[in-house]
Amino acid sequence: MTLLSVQDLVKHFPISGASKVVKALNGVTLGIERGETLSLVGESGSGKTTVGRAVVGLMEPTSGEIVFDGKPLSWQRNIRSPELRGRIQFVFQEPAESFNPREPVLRAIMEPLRYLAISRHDREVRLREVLELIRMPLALAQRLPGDLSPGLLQRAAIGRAIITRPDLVVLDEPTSALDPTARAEIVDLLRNLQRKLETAYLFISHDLNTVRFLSDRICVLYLGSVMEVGPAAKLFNDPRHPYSLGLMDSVLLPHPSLRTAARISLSGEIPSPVDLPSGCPLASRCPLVESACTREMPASDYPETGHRVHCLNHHQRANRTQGPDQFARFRELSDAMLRQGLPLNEPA
Ligand SMILES: Nc1ncnc2c1ncn2[C@@H]1O[C@H](COP(=O)(O)OP(=O)(O)OP(=O)(O)O)[C@@H](O)[C@H]1O
Repeated sequence: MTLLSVQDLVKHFPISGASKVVKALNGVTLGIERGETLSLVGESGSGKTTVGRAVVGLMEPTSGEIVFDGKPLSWQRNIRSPELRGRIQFVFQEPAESFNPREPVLRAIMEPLRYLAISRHDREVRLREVLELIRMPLALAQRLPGDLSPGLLQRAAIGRAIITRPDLVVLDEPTSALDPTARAEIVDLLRNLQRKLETAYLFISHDLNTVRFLSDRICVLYLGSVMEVGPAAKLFNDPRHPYSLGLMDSVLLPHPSLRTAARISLSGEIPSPVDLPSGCPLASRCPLVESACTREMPASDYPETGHRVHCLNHHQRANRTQGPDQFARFRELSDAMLRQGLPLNEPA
């Protein structure tokens, strides 16, 4: 059975003193299986953190449903219950901000155990287990957060998240505040922990290189809508949505300045989440746009294979069995799209 199912999630943030709202999520549907990693990727403002916060009960959605282990989560009724807090844990970007600077790290690691009815002895056993899993000596855990490097603190935050043996951990940009060495260590740790504990991860990240190492499946968000979701290998090797193509290609370009330029070249004007156009939110930036794209948000293609592509153009073309190779055409158009923003003197 699917561990977590998010159905048609909508979140509109009111703007104080105005009648309009920020449309952060506009009908997000995704699922996470037991023990797998689903990565949420997309540009800044696409709604990744808002999905994560809704799943851990830190933000009440405007509408939609979140079903965890077969039971609907209700913000009013059960999402903040001790049982669910133990089963769904989270790790945020800034390790230093999630620790009390005046308390030993150890106390913070043990804090979620208060959601569980276990004896003092068992708490001690759990702590020792977790310290071993995160490879942190007790003496280090007894120090204050300010004595630990960001990498060590993030390890402690991961220890705190797994101490209740959760089924799901939401990781929101857990490596982006770290230097490359610490980042690699955290990625390695997360992979090892998942192998041992079979915990599922909802991994939120801008960093597609890290995403590539950790993901079983990837969900691409843009302006609060799912563009494409499918197996990681599929998304990296053969993405189908023009937006995924641009995003994935940007990470494959070798030159750092090209990488940045590639991401920027996806733009045109990004619509405001306050005044979203009807239809596909990418329409104003998409090289494949057709008039129908501005009228409706396309239903998904290939749902039976676990691969969904919300692109009307692609959907129509997929139904025509003959014709030129679709991927080649998308690729060609994407290349053109990527080139748009590049200065002429950059190496191609
Ligand atoms: N509390 C809030 N009040 C108003 N608008 C908000 C609030 N939180 C988020 N938003 C808006 O919702 C949209 C989605 O934000 P969110 O933080 O989920 O995106 P994100 O993809 O995680 O971005 P980033 O990668 O920069 O963290 C953005 O337009 C953001 O400005």
